[in-house]
Amino acid sequence: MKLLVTGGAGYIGSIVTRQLLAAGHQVEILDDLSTGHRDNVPAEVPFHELSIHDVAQVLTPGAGFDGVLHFGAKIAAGESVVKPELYWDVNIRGSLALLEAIRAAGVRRLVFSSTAAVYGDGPGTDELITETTPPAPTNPYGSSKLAVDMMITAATGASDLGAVSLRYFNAAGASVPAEGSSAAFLGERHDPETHLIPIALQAAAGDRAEFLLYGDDYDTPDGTCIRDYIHVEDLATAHLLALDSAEAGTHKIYNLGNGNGYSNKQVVEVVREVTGAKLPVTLAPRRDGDAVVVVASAEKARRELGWAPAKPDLAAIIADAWAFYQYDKGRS
Ligand SMILES: NC(=O)c1ccc[n+]([C@@H]2O[C@H](COP(=O)([O-])OP(=O)(O)OC[C@H]3O[C@@H](n4cnc5c(N)ncnc54)[C@H](O)[C@@H]3O)[C@@H](O)[C@H]2O)c1
Ligand SMILES: O=c1ccn([C@@H]2O[C@H](COP(=O)(O)OP(=O)(O)O[C@H]3O[C@H](CO)[C@@H](O)[C@H](O)[C@H]3O)[C@@H](O)[C@H]2O)c(=O)[nH]1
Repeated sequence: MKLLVTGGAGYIGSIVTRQLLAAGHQVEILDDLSTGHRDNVPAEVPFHELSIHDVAQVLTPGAGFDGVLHFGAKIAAGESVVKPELYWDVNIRGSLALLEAIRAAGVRRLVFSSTAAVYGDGPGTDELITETTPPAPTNPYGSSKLAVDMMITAATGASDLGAVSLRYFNAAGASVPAEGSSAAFLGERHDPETHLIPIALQAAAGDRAEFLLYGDDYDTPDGTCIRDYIHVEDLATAHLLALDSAEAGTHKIYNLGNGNGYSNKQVVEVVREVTGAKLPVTLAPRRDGDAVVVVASAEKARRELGWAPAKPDLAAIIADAWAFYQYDKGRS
């Protein structure tokens, strides 16, 4: 298929692009490089340095795209509490521009990066979050993604578009090239970084004075928030399955996670084990907008898409992130 990947210069989009190319698809990338990196775009991939708001310049009726994978977005839950307008503008207005262009160009397939953040706290500690768990976002980021999911449902009801929303739980890890391979090492390098694992790795490497732990008085066994970490390459494989499963006039929604919850304190402990570093931790106030327990049931993706994560072990996920961190530090 000929595919447009928005946000393809970013962390997850670049790793999905690698798998799409390996599967024989033809890919073009649109990205404004606001958080992405030009060197994440493979040399053979046409690159459009544009905002998602201007996607109609690329996704024209004559361009012949069979599908779009839409990663381009603002992604930080904490920032969204402070700057909600930015999230409405990029995530909602930007996705509306994309849906309009998709309709005008007659594109038939869409895979959208939705998120666990649409569920907020979900049902609580004991139950996993399924796709029928009522959405209840706790921050504007999650609300903006839920709004886009609703827009997509309406778009598929009004046209021949076949869409799949993938609700990722917490993406982590890196795409590590096989020994002797000339493939690029691809991983997470947000600036500023907001995510738990890369920040903990920075602190473990001595590149950050301390790790700030946002709150230890939540209603969880050790008082810290709980998340479900999923390897970015496992996320990527789901996109190829989703693309193939898109059905005209239908919007399918799938959770993607491992179903294992780790508290922030447990993650810090695994980072210490993997890196061998002491990793100083300082307790800080709760971060506004944080959900407490966010753990997936991905049974529906396993059943309907045939998806099966290959690297569910948290230590293995963190080891890949650590390998990428050291590689990236070495080249800069
Ligand atoms: N990282 C996670 O844990 C996680 C979890 C759930 C969902 N998601 C979703 O996955 C997608 C990718 O996330 P990521 O972690 O790779 O983040 P990222 O910041 O690395 O990638 C986002 C990309 O979108 C681009 N972008 C941002 N605003 C744009 C605009 N206005 N026009 C064009 N391009 C724009 C950025 O430059 C970047 O390359 C996002 O939609 C995010 O909401 C991420
Ligand atoms: O320096 C830090 C960074 C994070 N945390 C905590 O770690 C947990 C995870 O935070 P983070 O890594 O920022 O991820 P989330 O806020 O869970 O959001 C991520 O995961 C969501 C899906 O669950 C995605 O939609 C978002 O894009 C992505 O940012 C939260 O309790 C944070 O308060 C800290 O204690 N210290």
